[in-house]
Amino acid sequence: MTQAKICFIGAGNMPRSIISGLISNGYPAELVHATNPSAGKLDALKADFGIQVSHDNIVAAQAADVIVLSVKPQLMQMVCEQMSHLDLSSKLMITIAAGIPASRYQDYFKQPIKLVRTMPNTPTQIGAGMTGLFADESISAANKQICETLMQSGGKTVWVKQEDELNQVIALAGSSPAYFFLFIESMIQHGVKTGLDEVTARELAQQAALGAAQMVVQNPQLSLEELRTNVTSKGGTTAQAVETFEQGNLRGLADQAMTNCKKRAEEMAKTF
Ligand SMILES: NC(=O)C1=CN([C@@H]2O[C@H](COP(=O)(O)OP(=O)(O)OC[C@H]3O[C@@H](n4cnc5c(N)ncnc54)[C@H](O)[C@@H]3O)[C@@H](O)[C@H]2O)C=CC1
Ligand SMILES: O=C(O)[C@@H]1CCC=N1
Repeated sequence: MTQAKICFIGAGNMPRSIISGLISNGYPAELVHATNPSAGKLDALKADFGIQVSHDNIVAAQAADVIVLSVKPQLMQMVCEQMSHLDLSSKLMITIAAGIPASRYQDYFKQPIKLVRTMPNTPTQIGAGMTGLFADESISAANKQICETLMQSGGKTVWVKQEDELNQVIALAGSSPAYFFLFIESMIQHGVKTGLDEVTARELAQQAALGAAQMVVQNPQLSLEELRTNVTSKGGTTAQAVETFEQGNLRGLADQAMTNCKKRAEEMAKTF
């Protein structure tokens, strides 16, 4: 793995997070290549991480051992088809795209390929990522290990047995940082509306979120309900807030949001 040349085709937000994790873990920058049509994005990647950059997907893919397909699902077919004249038989392909089934890539590339599907999330950028991985039985243990090591440079990984479980990974981990950002954003908005300055409101909300998440992680023996109950004094302030969330059916809303998240992944699987 330490000698593998890794190329990110379409280096936007998510690859940036993975590259950040890789480089801060000591992966040699000269072995990491990123492509993007945007000169600004490439300049920033080069300046921040010292990696190789270019506009040319084909040349970059040709030189790589591991190709991380990172464009938006809508562009995936076009980008893969542009590379389909290359002999890809020796390459390990990793896709981070939501929705698109593994089998579809063989059609895009017009040849058999070795492909692992992954679903990372942006906290990978700070080593706190969570990535789901899926490989069928044709992928060797050595290639699975390469993929796992790559993704573990940014956090935790979990292999799923069935490909459609990746949609669960999207709902629970790939998309979910946005749910928490929205919640913290709403808390800050309340703080500001009621007279705090934004910096103070953010400091209060973010530290509470961080502390709560760390308590969940560090107390696996306690249920979430117990952790919540420990904050909630009978007849006290928290009870009023929690009751308001329950009356507003926060649980039902979370359920609906995650169902819709998965539905969109299923639609994307049919569309792209
Ligand atoms: N952002 C996230 O939290 C996550 C994203 N993903 C997946 O990662 C993929 C990328 O998402 P983001 O990084 O968020 O999107 P993004 O929009 O930040 O990055 C995509 C990049 O592809 C570039 N691009 C466009 N056409 C190209 C071409 N022909 N060749 C090379 N590059 C091209 C764009 O300039 C853009 O910078 C998507 O497939 C998404 O499903 C997966 C997990 C989490
Ligand atoms: O919103 C999206 O489609 C991608 C996949 C998971 C996070 N971002």
